[in-house]
Amino acid sequence: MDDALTPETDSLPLLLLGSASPGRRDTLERAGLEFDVLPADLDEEAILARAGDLEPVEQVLLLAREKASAVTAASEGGYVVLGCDSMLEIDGEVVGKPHTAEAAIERWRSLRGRTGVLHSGHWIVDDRDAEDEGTGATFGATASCEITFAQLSDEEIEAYVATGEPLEVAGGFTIDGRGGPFVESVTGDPHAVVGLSLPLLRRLLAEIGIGVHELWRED
Ligand SMILES: Nc1nc2c(ncn2[C@H]2C[C@H](O)[C@@H](COP(=O)(O)OP(=O)(O)OP(=O)(O)O)O2)c(=O)[nH]1
Repeated sequence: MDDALTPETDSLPLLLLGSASPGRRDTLERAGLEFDVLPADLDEEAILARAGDLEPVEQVLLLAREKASAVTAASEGGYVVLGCDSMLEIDGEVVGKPHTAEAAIERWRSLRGRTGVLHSGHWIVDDRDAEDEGTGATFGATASCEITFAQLSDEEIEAYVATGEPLEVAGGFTIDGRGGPFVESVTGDPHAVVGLSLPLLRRLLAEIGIGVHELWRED
């Protein structure tokens, strides 16, 4: 993990994004939010193995909670910490990142023309000090989107996988990158597909008395 961080001394309740995800970071930046970043470095497979048989929604919520907890411990306190995790569920099977071109090609051959559900878990740890109205609360929720994939040709699959983009994203696709043409429809909050649901974040922050507008940067 990077060196421990501490929030600015100003009054803004500074959000700490416990994620290495460029998509999540870009989502918060485009929404005008001020935040710090401190990725968690966890063995996600080991955590899930220890947890036993969980539903996909439970898996992403558990990993989001573990990430938020680890990042809270690594910072020097005073933040509202957000951990997230995303996975694609298709035919009852949970799929994460393909990691290899072969796996991505095989993934797309099974995805094309079909509908899956992208689950994104979100977990908040309110680690603000008491004088900053910190509540010590720790809680989360999952946002799920139904995704229908286009009927890609083998040539399109090979061309998309050759870009490298699908290899390190949940499900092996993006809606806001080169994968955009291959996603026919999304139900629910599209930000949740990228990995961080902004309306859900607004509701979670409201639980601890923070208006999302209070986190806006002064551009
Ligand atoms: N930009 C973009 N990224 C996506 C999309 N779908 C999935 N992703 C990315 C977001 C996350 O970086 C990644 C999901 O994997 P994880 O939830 O394990 O997060 P990741 O390992 O990237 O970072 P983290 O564990 O939070 O440090 O896939 C999309 O449609 N657009």
